[in-house]
Amino acid sequence: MLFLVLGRGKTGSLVADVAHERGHGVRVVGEEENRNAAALTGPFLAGFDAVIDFTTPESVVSNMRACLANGAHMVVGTTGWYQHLDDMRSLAARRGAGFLYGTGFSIGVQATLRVAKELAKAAPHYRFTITETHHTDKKDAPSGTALSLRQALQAANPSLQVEIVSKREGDVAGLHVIEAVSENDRIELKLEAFSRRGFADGAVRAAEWIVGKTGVWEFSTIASEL
Ligand SMILES: NC(=O)C1=CN([C@@H]2O[C@H](COP(=O)(O)OP(=O)(O)OC[C@H]3O[C@@H](n4cnc5c(N)ncnc54)[C@H](OP(=O)(O)O)[C@@H]3O)[C@@H](O)[C@H]2O)C=CC1
Ligand SMILES: O=C(O)C1=N[C@H](C(=O)O)C[C@H](O)C1
Repeated sequence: MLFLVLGRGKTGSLVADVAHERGHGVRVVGEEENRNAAALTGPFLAGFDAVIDFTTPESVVSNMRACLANGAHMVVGTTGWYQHLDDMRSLAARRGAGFLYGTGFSIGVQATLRVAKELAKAAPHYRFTITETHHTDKKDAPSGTALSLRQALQAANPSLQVEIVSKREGDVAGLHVIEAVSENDRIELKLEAFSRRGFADGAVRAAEWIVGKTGVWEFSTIASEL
């Protein structure tokens, strides 16, 4: 398959490496060549099986508009743009695009989401806090994964109040800690990404999955199929 990767940053460049390793052709486009989605014309996009976006909360919105309006197959790993989610979902549906988005593409994040739901049911009267720590260049806070974890906890137990604390330190690839505290004890669920490799692997598998499909999916709903 031939993939277009948007973003030459920490994650985008690793996604390109993983795609190569899995036998795909890859073209990477960075900010310089694609300001305001200038590179993403219909004829250019028609040459790719799928587009994978790891850019910024600002750039990803123009990228999604261009790709989805052209009916492309697109995987969006970029976080911090979810106020536009309804618009993007309806654009994708109107134009017959294939649109897959999500916050944490690793197996670790997906497993933690499942365990978090069980914890929310098993400890309904505990006070919950999510602490997320990431590198100092991260543009969005809270992390997309922290928001997904809170959503998972509250889906399992709608009465839970969940505080999110964001920390920015060094080059941390991703640390999420869920704490549940009662008067008697404290439960901790900790997910530490050793590198961005798990995210890149999930993104490439998601791109392989979406080729030829029309519709809109949140990553967690299809992760078990990858
Ligand atoms: N869903 C998941 O599993 C994960 C999500 N993320 C998310 O992915 C995003 C990127 O993270 P990260 O790689 O750390 O960020 P970086 O800052 O390292 O990379 C972002 C890159 O985006 C590029 N860029 C900016 N505007 C455009 C544009 N218009 N077209 C093409 N490229 C553009 C820049 O490229 P250039 O260098 O050419 O200027 C920059 O290098 C963040 O939102 C992060 O939260 C990160 C990891 C996992
Ligand atoms: O910006 C990052 O680095 C990461 N962002 C994603 C998020 O916001 O959830 C996933 C991962 O934690 C790394």
